[in-house]
Amino acid sequence: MIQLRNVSKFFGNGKNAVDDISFTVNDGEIMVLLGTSGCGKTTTLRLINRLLDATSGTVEVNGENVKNIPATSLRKSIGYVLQNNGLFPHYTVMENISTVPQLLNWPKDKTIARCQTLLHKLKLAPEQANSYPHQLSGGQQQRVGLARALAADPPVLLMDEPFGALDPLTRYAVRQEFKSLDELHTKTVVLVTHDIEEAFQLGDRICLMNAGRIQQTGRPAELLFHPANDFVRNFFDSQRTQLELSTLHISDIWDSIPDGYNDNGQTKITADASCWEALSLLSSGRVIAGHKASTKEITGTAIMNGLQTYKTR
Ligand SMILES: Nc1ncnc2c1ncn2[C@@H]1O[C@H](COP(=O)(O)OP(=O)(O)OP(=O)(O)O)[C@@H](O)[C@H]1O
Repeated sequence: MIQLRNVSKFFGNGKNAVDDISFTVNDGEIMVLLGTSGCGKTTTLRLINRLLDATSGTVEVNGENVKNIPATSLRKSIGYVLQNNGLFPHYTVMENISTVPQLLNWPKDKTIARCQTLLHKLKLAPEQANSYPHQLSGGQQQRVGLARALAADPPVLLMDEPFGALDPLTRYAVRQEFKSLDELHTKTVVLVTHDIEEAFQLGDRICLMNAGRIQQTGRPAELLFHPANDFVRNFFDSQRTQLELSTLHISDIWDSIPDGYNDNGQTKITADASCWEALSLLSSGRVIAGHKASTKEITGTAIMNGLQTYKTR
C-alpha cells in the first residue's frame, strides 16, 4: 500500500510543483496519475521512491514513512519502469532482467528461472535472452523493461509513461498484455500517463491532476459521470462518447433495453461486455445478450438510449 498525506514539493521556482496532495493506493490496485504536461505527475512518482524528497507531508510505503527507509533498500523493493525503457545497452536481455535479483544476491539458478518465466509471460522468445536491446523492436524493449521491473517480484511498481514511446497498435497490445499479468493482482501500482485512453484501459482508479493539485480521484466511471468540477468535466470532452461507451457495461443499461429477441444466427455476448464492444460487434451482424435470466437484442439505438437514461439518473 502507498499513502501520500498532504504532500508538497517546492523546487524554489515560484510555486509548488506538487501542492498538498493526498491519496492511497491499495494492494492489488493500479492508480493512474493523469494530467497535462507539467502538472506534477512525474514529481509525485519520484517522491514515492525518494528520487525526490517531499518539502512537506508524508509518503508511506507499506505503512512505513519512506524517509525512514534507506533509499537503496527502498528502491530494491520498488520496480520502476520508464518511458524510454532505461535498459543498459551493453547488457543482454537476460543481464538486464537479472539486475535487481543480482543486487539481492539471488542464487544463479533462481535468477535464470525467474528470467525465463518473465520472458514467457511477456511473450518474448527464449532465444531473445541473449540479444542486446538494440537488436529488439521498441515493443520488445518495453517488455524487457517491464520484465526487469518485475524480476525480484517487488510489492510496488512505479511506471512513468511506460508505453508512451510505442506506436498506437503496439502500445495497445503491450498494455493488454501488461493488464493480464497475474503478478499484478498482488502489487501496488502507480502509473503516470497523459493518455486518457490508457488511463481508462489500465486504471482501477484515476487521480486527475492540474497545476500540482489533485482535481479528483476515483474510478473511471466516477470521473466521467460524476465530475468533481469543470476541469474534470472538460478534460474528457474530446473523447467523451467513446469513453462513456467503453466504461459502461451492457448490464449498466440493461433495464433500458427493450425486451425481446429473435433467435436467428446472431452473436451472443454476456452483459459484462462494454457498450463499445457491443457496438463494434453490431457492424458484423445482430447481437443478443443474456443477463438476469433473460435475453435481449442489443441494437445501436438501445445502447444510445440506455446511455442517455444512465446519464440522467
Ligand atoms: N528538478 C526540477 N527542478 C525544478 N523544477 C522542476 C524539476 N522537476 C520538475 N520541475 C517542475 O515541476 C513541474 C512539474 O513537473 P513534472 O515533471 O512532475 O510534470 P509532469 O506532469 O510529469 O509533466 P510531463 O507529462 O511533461 O512529464 C513542472 O513545472 C516542472 O518544470
